[in-house]
Amino acid sequence: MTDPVTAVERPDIVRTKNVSKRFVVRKDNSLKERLVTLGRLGRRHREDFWALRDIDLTIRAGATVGLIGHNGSGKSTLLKVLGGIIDPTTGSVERRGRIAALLELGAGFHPDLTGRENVYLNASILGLSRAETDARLDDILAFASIGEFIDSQVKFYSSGMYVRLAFAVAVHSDPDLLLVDEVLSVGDEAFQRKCMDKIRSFQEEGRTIIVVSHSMAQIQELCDRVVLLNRGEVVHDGDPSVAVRLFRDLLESRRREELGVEGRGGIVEVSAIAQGRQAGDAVQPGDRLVVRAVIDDRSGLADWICAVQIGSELGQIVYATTSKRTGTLFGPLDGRRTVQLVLDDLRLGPGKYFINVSVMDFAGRHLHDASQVADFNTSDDGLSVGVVHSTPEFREVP
Ligand SMILES: Nc1ncnc2c1ncn2[C@@H]1O[C@H](COP(=O)(O)OP(=O)(O)OP(=O)(O)O)[C@@H](O)[C@H]1O
Repeated sequence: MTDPVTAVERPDIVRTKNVSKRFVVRKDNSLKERLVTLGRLGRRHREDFWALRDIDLTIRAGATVGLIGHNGSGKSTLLKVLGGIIDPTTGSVERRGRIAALLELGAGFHPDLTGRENVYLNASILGLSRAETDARLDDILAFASIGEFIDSQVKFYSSGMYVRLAFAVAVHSDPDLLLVDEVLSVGDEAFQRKCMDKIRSFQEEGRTIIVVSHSMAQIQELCDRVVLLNRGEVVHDGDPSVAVRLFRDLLESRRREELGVEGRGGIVEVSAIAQGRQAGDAVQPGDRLVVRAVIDDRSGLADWICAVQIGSELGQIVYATTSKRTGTLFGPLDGRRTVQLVLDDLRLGPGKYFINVSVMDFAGRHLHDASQVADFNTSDDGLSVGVVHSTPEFREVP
């Protein structure tokens, strides 16, 4: 990338080639198993787990890169590998410049030392001399603004105070590359704003930032590039809004997958298709909508209720009914069952709608819930907005 202001080619600050990270996970996690295998921990009791696979990333100076993905997709591991906090199992990482990393809570500070002592310790780890830290101490304290707690041991800090101090030290250590793992969500709102402002001024100064966050709003606000990880692999690297959309799709398909493989059964499959139309076709006003739900449950429960809701994109319920209301009895739950709900003459306004399905017992206890498990679009004649369809006609009357 060429800097738009100086027209100078920006150097790469981090470059990874074929980076993979393996963890060895112990499989014998029950105490009994551990006692039985004590002293002869053979290979069969350990399992290799690849937290990262073949990661090739080149990050130019001045970029703000977001890392997103499911829990366990490898974001923190990648951040630590980029920062040199852990080594990859295979592949190489090259980096240049001074790095400051704000990792999970608890990393970096010594619990028995005071905040002030930790500032000096932490700053020296980040590469500052004592004199440099002396010179910045007032700024660090002002930024953290934790008052007299600076002279208490950090083990007595709240998580918010902890993050305030850690962030203050990191941003005052003059880093070329700042790594931030999910800590921005810990502080109170005022402090979060302060951090965001600081990150913005870092961006203006041309520093490089890599941030892990579960807040899609934060990611879209800050980043000019987003890397989406799935099971340790990069599935998208580029445009933030595309990454966020792909991530939401991934979350949704993962959720459905989990519903399907759930051991104790549940709502396996749901569709909502207008009669005479294909899946994916827009539903027209007056159509007959057929909602089908496949339920897998062998509990033998004699009386059960199926509930179906239609929700708008904003989560507002625009229609809901249950088999109890309609007086329908299905007989005992004894395996895979398919329930069909026919909604005659449905007239919904233009937009996207989601189906929620629940299975309940007659006491109203929810046995299975599947929210936003299917969706459909309705046609848009451009004449109105809102969740109700009607044909408008204006006319002047005497
Ligand atoms: N030290 C370790 N030993 C064994 N497994 C580990 C270790 N560190 C991480 N893992 C595993 O590697 C995988 C990736 O973990 P990582 O913390 O990078 O995920 P993440 O995307 O940051 O998740 P989250 O969103 O939950 O923070 C997880 O399955 C985790 O259990």
